[in-house]
Formats: sequence, C-alpha cells, structure tokens
Amino acid sequence: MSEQTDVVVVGLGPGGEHVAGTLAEAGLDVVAVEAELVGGECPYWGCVPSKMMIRAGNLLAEARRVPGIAGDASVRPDWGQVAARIRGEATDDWNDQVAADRLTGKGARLVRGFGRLTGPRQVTVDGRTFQARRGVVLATGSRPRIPPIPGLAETPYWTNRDAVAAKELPASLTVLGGGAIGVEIAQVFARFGCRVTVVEGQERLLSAEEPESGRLAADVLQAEGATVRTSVRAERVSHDGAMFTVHLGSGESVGAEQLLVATGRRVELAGLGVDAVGIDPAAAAVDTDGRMRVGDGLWAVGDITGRGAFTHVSMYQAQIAIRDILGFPGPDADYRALPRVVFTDPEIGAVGLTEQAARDRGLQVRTSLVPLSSATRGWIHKAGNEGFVKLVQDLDRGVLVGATSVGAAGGEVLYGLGVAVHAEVPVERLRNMIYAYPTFHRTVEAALAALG
Ligand SMILES: Cc1cc2nc3c(=O)[nH]c(=O)nc-3n(C[C@H](O)[C@H](O)[C@H](O)COP(=O)(O)OP(=O)(O)OC[C@H]3O[C@@H](n4cnc5c(N)ncnc54)[C@H](O)[C@@H]3O)c2cc1C
Ligand SMILES: NC(=O)c1ccc[n+]([C@@H]2O[C@H](COP(=O)([O-])OP(=O)(O)OC[C@H]3O[C@@H](n4cnc5c(N)ncnc54)[C@H](O)[C@@H]3O)[C@@H](O)[C@H]2O)c1
Repeated sequence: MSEQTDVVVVGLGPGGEHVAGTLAEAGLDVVAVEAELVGGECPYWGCVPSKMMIRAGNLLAEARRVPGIAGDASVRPDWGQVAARIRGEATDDWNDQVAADRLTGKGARLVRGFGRLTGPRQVTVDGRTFQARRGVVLATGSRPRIPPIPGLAETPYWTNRDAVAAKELPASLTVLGGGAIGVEIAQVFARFGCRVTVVEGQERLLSAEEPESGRLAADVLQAEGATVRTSVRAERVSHDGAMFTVHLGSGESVGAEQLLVATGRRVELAGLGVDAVGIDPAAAAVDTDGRMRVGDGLWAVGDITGRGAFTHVSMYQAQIAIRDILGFPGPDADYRALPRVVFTDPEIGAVGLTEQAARDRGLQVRTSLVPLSSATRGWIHKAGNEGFVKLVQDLDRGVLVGATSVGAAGGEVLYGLGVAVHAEVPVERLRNMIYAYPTFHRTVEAALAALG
C-alpha cells in the first residue's frame, strides 16, 4: 500500500529544504526525505563552517599586516577556538534538530531515510512507498569525487567533511586538487601554521576561472608559506601508519601527516533508482529544462543538475521549481550571469564567461585588466591589496559577458558586475556612471576605460 501525498522532495540540502518548506507553507501535503542531516552539505560540512574557518584565518592575516601600518601585533593561532565555533555555532555538533523543527513547523512531513525512485511520481523509503499526485523533486546534491589513484582507497585520506570537523590541525597537509575547496582550505590551514602542499593536475589553480586568477592564488599561497605544484598528477598514494606519501608523475613524492582529497564532486544517480523513470543511472547529472523539469511530474534542483555546485544555484533553481509546481508564471532558469566567489584572501569573484569561454563561443571579444593597487583605495590599503578587475566585452553587442573581481572585497565588488552582465547594460552606459571615491570598485571604472 502506498501513502498518498502531493509532492515528495528527496534530499534536504539548501534547495530541497527550500522547496519542501515553501510548498508546505503554500498548503500542499509534502513528504520531505533526508538520509543524513536536514540542511545538507552547506551548513554542516561546506559553505558555513568553511567560511568560519576562513574568517579566523583572515583575522590572523590582518593582524600580521599591522607592522608598518599601525604598530605591532603578535598573534598566537588557536585552532581549538575555530573547532569549538564550528561545533557550537555552525553545526550544533552535527545535530539538525533546529532545521528539522523549522521544516516540520512549516507543515512538511519529515521522513528520515534513503529515498529511491520506484516508479513515476513514486518514492520508497525503508519499505514505505509514497505516491505523489503532483510529483517528485530530486535534490540529492553531490559527494566528493575520489580519483582512482592506485593506493588511495586503502589510506585514511580526508575529504572536506574531515577537514571541517578537525579538532586539531595536522603539522603538514597535502591537498590533492587546486579547485575552490582545495585553495580555500589550503590557505586557512597554512595561516594556522600547517605546512601545506597543493597538488593540481592542470597547469594552474582554479583552472575553470581566468588564468590570472589561478596565478594570483598560487602567488598568494606561496607568499604565505604553502607549496603549490601544478601540471603534475598523483600516480600512487601510500600511508605507513603515520605519514602519507603522494608519488607524482614527475618522479618526485610529497609527504605529509594528512591528505585532503578535493578533486571535485560527483552526482550519484544509480542508488537513487533513476532508471525506474527512464534516466541513465550513469549520467553525470540530471538534465532539466528552464523550469527545472526532468520529465512529467519530476523536477530536479541543486548540484544534481550539474549547473554549478553552489548553494545560490540550488536556491535559485528551487525558486523556479516552486513556481512551476504551484503553477505561477515566471522566467526560465538563466545561467548567463552565474556568479562564483572563491573565499580566499583576496577573494576571487567571477561572473558569466571567462575570456576563453567567450572566444570558444565565437564571440568577438575585447578584454581589459586593471590591478587593484592602481586605484586609490587599493594603494591606501597597502598590505593585502593584491587583486584586479578583468572585463570581457562582447564587441558586437557592446555589453559585458563576463567579469572577474579579485581583491580584499572581491566577492562584494562582483555584485555590480553581475548586474551589468545579467541586465546586459551597455558598456557605454556603464562608463557614464558615478563610482564612489575611494572605493575598491572604482577599479571597475578604470577597467571600463581600458576596454578602449
Ligand atoms: C567545503 C565546501 C565549501 C563550499 N562552499 C560554498 C560556498 O562558499 N558557496 C556556495 O555557494 N557553495 C559552496 N559549496 C557548495 C554547496 O555546499 C553545494 O552546492 C550545496 O550544498 C548543494 O546543495 P543541494 O541543494 O544540491 O544539496 P546538498 O547540500 O548536496 O544536500 C543534499 C542532501 O540530500 C541528501 N540525500 C542524498 N541522497 C539522498 C537520498 N537518496 N534520499 C534522501 N536523502 C538523500 C544528502 O544526505 C544531503 O543532505 C561548498 C561545498 C563544500 C564541500
Ligand atoms: N566558495 C565557493 O563557492 C565554493 C567553495 C568550495 C566548493 N565549492 C563548490 O564545490 C565544488 C567542488 O570543489 P572542488 O574544489 O572539490 O572541485 P573543483 O572541480 O572546483 O576542483 C577540483 C580540482 O581538482 C583537480 N584534480 C582533479 N583530479 C585530480 C588529480 N587526480 N590530481 C590532481 N588534481 C586533480 C582538477 O583539475 C580541479 O582543478 C566546486 O566546483 C564548487 O562549485 C564552492
């Protein structure tokens, strides 16, 4: 016998929780299924605790910049305070009672367990089958992608979850993968005195972003004592009970007390039973249309859609799915102005297309790049003023199609650039705007002028 409901939401990360809570508040009967913690990766092992770690690392770095500008300061890093804050303030020691109460308070029925699709509009959780009149929303997120490097699986390597939960820092850490997770965590650990080596297979860090961003990230990490190895892959990993050794393709090896694997995320579809609704379980992601529909009575939001593993993407898609399920009109999903911020210091923000991506699409492109230190505010800022603004203009249409903003407030400066790309504001109009003095974002005005 199946239990009837209006909607089943499988996975309660940022996207799923938002869909389930909002639909329940709108009066629908909603079954919300979660295998681990209500809230998902972001609040317990992702964005929130990692940004708490970063806030702590940034404070140390700022204090170290005092000499020569404001006097003397000495800091004694204490990871124990960071670990305590992650437990006490961010994760409730990885207890989701508050989030679960918030969700059920909105009227959703929380069902704990692993959900599987067992037919059209049908989900089974530990022997209970739910039949959804309107349909099912898949929001099951992603998990770390562990590369098939010989030896790795037999070692006690870390993923982001272990790094976030660390009560003490290792004396040394090798980070496999120089993407967003690898670079953010490498900087924090280095600032707390851990000897860090980042090993990245591509020729630069943050390889999906502008080359200048990856190079700057490497320079900053190295200036803070980390070692950055690019264009080199791990061929074998071993652990002798105390130390990890990563054997590199170059013939060298890197030893460390701990190894963090941060080589991307993968979407797991086979366990979710997607073949029951005709989806290839081996696919890299679930295909969605502009209204987040996968098929009749089936929607997907978040990392599972492969449109960018970001909480803001998941929440944006959730809004669209909610509208569609409730029958409200609204624009289709539009990823032209997708913003990304890597929360290193300096922050590395980007929106829309990189120069290379724009050229690959056959656009007539003009770019400019202006260093932050050339603006008055950057010069005043002095220590910690690394950064730049890079613009990518589509010459035929006279609009920006992409921009990068790196700097002390790079993620915040990005907002204006995001508006420009999203609303397709003509470059000529942007040039004739007033930019407050002396802000970091005045670098945007200089970069617009440099477009010629
Ligand atoms: C270290 C780190 C730092 C990050 N920092 C940022 C950041 O600063 N900004 C940003 O935008 N993004 C960041 N992200 C990415 C962000 O965390 C994810 O994009 C976001 O959490 C994805 O949300 P989601 O809705 O897809 O679901 P997820 O958060 O992935 O949650 C999915 C949920 O579904 C559950 N689930 C899976 N399968 C089933 C099943 N079959 N049945 C029941 N439940 C199931 C899981 O237990 C999980 O709780 C970070 C990620 C990491 C790892
Ligand atoms: N600030 C943020 O918004 C933020 C922070 C952390 C994570 N995230 C999200 O989480 C996702 C996952 O982060 P991530 O850093 O794990 O993935 P990523 O895809 O950003 O980077 C993974 C890196 O690992 C490298 N790599 C892969 N296999 C390798 C190998 N065998 N040896 C050496 N290098 C290898 C890749 O070339 C790539 O540069 C990100 O794409 C991002 O969407 C966002």
